[in-house]
Amino acid sequence: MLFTVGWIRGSDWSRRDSMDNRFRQRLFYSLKTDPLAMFLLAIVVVIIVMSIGGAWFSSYDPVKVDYKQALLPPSGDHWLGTDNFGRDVLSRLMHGGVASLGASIMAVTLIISLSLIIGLAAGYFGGWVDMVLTRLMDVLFSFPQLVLAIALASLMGPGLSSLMIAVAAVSWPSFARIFRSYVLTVRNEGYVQAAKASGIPAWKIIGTHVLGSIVGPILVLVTLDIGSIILSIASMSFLGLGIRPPQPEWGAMLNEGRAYIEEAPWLFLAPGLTIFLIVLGTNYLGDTLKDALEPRSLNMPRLFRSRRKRQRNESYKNSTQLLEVEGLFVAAVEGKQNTAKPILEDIRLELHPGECLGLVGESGSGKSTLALALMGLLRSPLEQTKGTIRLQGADTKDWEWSDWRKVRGSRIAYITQDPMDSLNPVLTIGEQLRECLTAHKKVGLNKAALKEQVVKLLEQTGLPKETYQQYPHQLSGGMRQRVVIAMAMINEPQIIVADEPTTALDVSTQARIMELLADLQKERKVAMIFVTHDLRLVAQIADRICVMKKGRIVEQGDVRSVFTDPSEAYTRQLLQAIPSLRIPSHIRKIT
Ligand SMILES: Nc1ncnc2c1ncn2[C@@H]1O[C@H](COP(=O)(O)OP(=O)(O)OP(=O)(O)O)[C@@H](O)[C@H]1O
Repeated sequence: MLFTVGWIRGSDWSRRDSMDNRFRQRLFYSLKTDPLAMFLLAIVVVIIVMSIGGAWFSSYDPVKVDYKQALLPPSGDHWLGTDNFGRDVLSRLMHGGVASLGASIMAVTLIISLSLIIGLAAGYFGGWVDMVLTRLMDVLFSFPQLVLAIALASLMGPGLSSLMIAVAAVSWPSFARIFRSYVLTVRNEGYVQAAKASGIPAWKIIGTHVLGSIVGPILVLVTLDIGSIILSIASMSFLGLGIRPPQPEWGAMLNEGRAYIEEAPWLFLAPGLTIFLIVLGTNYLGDTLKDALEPRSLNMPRLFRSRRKRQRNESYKNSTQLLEVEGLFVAAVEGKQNTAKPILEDIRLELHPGECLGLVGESGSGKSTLALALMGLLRSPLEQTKGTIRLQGADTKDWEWSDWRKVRGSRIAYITQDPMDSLNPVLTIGEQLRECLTAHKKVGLNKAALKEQVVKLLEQTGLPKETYQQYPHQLSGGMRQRVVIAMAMINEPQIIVADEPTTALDVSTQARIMELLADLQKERKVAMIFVTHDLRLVAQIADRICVMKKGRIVEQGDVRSVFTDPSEAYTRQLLQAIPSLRIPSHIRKIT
């Protein structure tokens, strides 16, 4: 437990807006909806305030000996009793808090500063700098940390400063290794490459682009691990390496109380419980902070989170429409005043079994936002402000993440624009498809049966069975998109939302993927929402069409009538914008 470092997914942190207003709102929401977090926050605040204000709150001298008052049990005069020297335990606890918490905060500051400098340098510069620094970390890792810290503290002599230095000296490598891995991820991001290409000096790139992206995880690590640092300081003080007596410190008080555990248990319990509560509080609050930085987890059920009783409509009916959207409004809620910028307005559409609905419109018209809303994947600051989305008759208004999780993949599946976004580079295609399958069908399938099912589907999507063993980077763009289509089809959903599935492909691959989608859709009688800005693709695949402009559906109808007799000027403009295949005369002459 000593000197451990919390684990956080690196990719989730590379967001520049992690400390903005939205983060504060999410943090406030997390605290508000989690009574245990509020309770522990209150306890942590009380302990800190009592420690800082010990001199004002307590009328007893924490070091003055009075044998006549020795070992008095808790009473109105001495709320937590007295120790073997007749000193008030509460007063010692409050004064000891300054030493314990102060030393822990100083140690964390030292650890973070050191590990940041080393982690940033190793991750950003790579090469020999990285090699030397990581070898140094490896050497330090090869020693048992507590033993090394005790040895260092003993060498420096007892006292809080040597304790802090010893704890920092053995703890920084775990943090530096995590920071290095964040930096390795961020270093290859497009914006860092762009900054390098613009000739910005390395120190400036590290200070703004790299550090700015990892400030979130640093904060969470600090909150999560301050508890274990407090414990380390207390444990070493307990061993007599900390503050010199008679000055109070929690770990030292615990050690002193040990001898009287039967006679005067309050001597042991008071510092023990204080350490327990502060460690529990900081750990739990660190977790809450992590949730606030990771908005997806807010929708997930959490221990002790108060849940409003909701009337959830999960009953799927034999509705004639698979999907019905009525008066849907989506807005981007941002800023201190929570101003709502409308993104989608009064969207009404329906999807019948087996049909293909084309969703077209210029860039920024709201197609992808609508597709995400249909999957329950809207993320802050985007919010559904009004309207209903009914999935096979079930109203999704009050659905939580877990409700959506059950239907995603099994009833409604999603195909993204860029197949690389959907595929994990370190897992084989077979593993990824098996994972999708087992997410919804947990019983009755052994590994061989799963493989057989996956290989069959790969072949149906025009991929050789060897693809099962291959990694995404070993496939062409078209093959990857076929895998993503197989992934969407694997649990036989009734609806597929395909968001510009051919955008990242060349024209001939695009045509083959379109054929595959059309064939699978007809064979499996799946209904599809096909999002695109390319009207030619819609003409090829869709039965009906919705034309979007500035967040609204401006025209809706069957493909033939919209193409031959558009009622909206905007649709006419889109149709006129379809490029013709006429070859310019000067090129014709050459050819
Ligand atoms: N997270 C967000 N925060 C604020 N505004 C957003 C966010 N996501 C999208 N928008 C805005 O919503 C509008 C619609 O964007 P959307 O991506 O849905 O358009 P689109 O039609 O899919 O465009 P494209 O074809 O280029 O992908 C845009 O004006 C965009 O700026």
